[in-house]
Amino acid sequence: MAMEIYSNSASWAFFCFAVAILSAILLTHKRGHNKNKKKLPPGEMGLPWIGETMEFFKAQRKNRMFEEFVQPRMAKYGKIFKTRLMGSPTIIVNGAEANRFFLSNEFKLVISSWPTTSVQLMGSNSIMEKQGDQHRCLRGLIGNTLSSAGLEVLVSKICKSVELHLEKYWNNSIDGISLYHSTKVLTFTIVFECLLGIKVESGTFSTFERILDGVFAPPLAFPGSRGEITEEEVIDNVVLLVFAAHDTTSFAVAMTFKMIAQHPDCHTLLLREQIEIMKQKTEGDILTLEDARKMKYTWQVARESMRLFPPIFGSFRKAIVDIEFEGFIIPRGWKVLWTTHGTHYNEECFEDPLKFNPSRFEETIPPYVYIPFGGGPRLCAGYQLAKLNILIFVHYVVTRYDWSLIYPDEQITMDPLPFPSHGMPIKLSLSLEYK
Ligand code: HEM
Repeated sequence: MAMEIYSNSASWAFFCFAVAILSAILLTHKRGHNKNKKKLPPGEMGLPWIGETMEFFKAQRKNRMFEEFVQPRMAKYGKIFKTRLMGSPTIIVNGAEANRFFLSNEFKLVISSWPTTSVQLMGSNSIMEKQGDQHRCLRGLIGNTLSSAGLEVLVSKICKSVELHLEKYWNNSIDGISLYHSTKVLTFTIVFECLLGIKVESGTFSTFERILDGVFAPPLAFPGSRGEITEEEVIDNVVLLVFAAHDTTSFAVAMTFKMIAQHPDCHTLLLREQIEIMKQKTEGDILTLEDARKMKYTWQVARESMRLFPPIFGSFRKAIVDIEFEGFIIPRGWKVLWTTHGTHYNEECFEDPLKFNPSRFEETIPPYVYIPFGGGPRLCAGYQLAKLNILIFVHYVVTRYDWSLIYPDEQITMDPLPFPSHGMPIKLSLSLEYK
């Protein structure tokens, strides 16, 4: 009996010892395994295919994508989180370091990724679809027109377009005018006539507007919808590049005027700068590139307006290899969405970020913090054109007209780019000095 007890407790001790050793081996193995295994960023993938698409679009419609979609998830998961949008597993990244990493690694780790509908309409020959050398070549073509030699000519062309536009649409509009729609027509004309050298015929604008409606349409294959896009339309839509210009610039102009209207001190300073420039001119003179360079405060106002109201929320990339970033893995084929708001609205990047303060641009802003025009190899190709368009338009309007917003608190809608929901109507009259 004693023998039996002894033998049982010996086996029991041996068993416990074996279990302890085995657990230790397994634990060490597991730790080592976890060490090598990188994890996906935290976040919710939601239902298959749909994921969090509905929440994303709902926030987008209200122009509260950052506040209602991104920010609550950042609070829960951090600056980098995963989700699923329109069928694609997606990582949303925020912050200067993420912007630098993903934007500067275009073609090496990621490529730009547009909705299928945009690609169908723009065709595979548009710059957005080109990679590497072909992309560089196309950018070179645009770059030539926007080189400093080209810019001088561009300034005089833009001035003429603006003057003609104001004479045609503004001078007789005593009942007021929609600032947003008017600048859309103007920027459209500027891009076609001043950049591409193509005369805009009546009706061209509305045709392009109609086509643009399809560019960001949700990628749903409605029966028969493919057949509606003719070959001719697809070819024509290579020019859809131009649309990279027209909604964005018009929104930037509209928000600049909104900010000027809401900040009288800023209006005074800006007007002073523009009148100084005007005083140096004799009748019939147009602006020069040198004049545009003197518009330092006006450009600060426009930049600050684009910080608070970036015309582009961010854009999608696709990982072409497995990417490691900040301890997370982003698998090949997944999408990455970088955002402007992630830095523009971050108090670590901009002190008191919700305050409109153009003079913050007197200081140098670190790279990849202020990114309304993107960055890296896909930095906006039309940056110079957009800048001149905004400055010249502001110059003519503030020096020639007395104007005020009809709806000072007009809502902004997004579909998918932001726009003032009533088209920003303004009251206007020729200013006394100009009469
Ligand atoms: C305020 C006005 C504008 C803003 C805020 C803006 C913003 C942007 C942004 C953020 C990108 C990068 C998109 C990405 O990384 O996926 C971009 C690209 C581009 N923009 Fe602009 N843009 C403006 C005006 C213009 C104008 C006037 C043109 C006229 C030609 C233009 C042509 C382009 C082109 C061609 C690209 C693609 C560049 C490439 O893929 O290499 N943009 N723009």
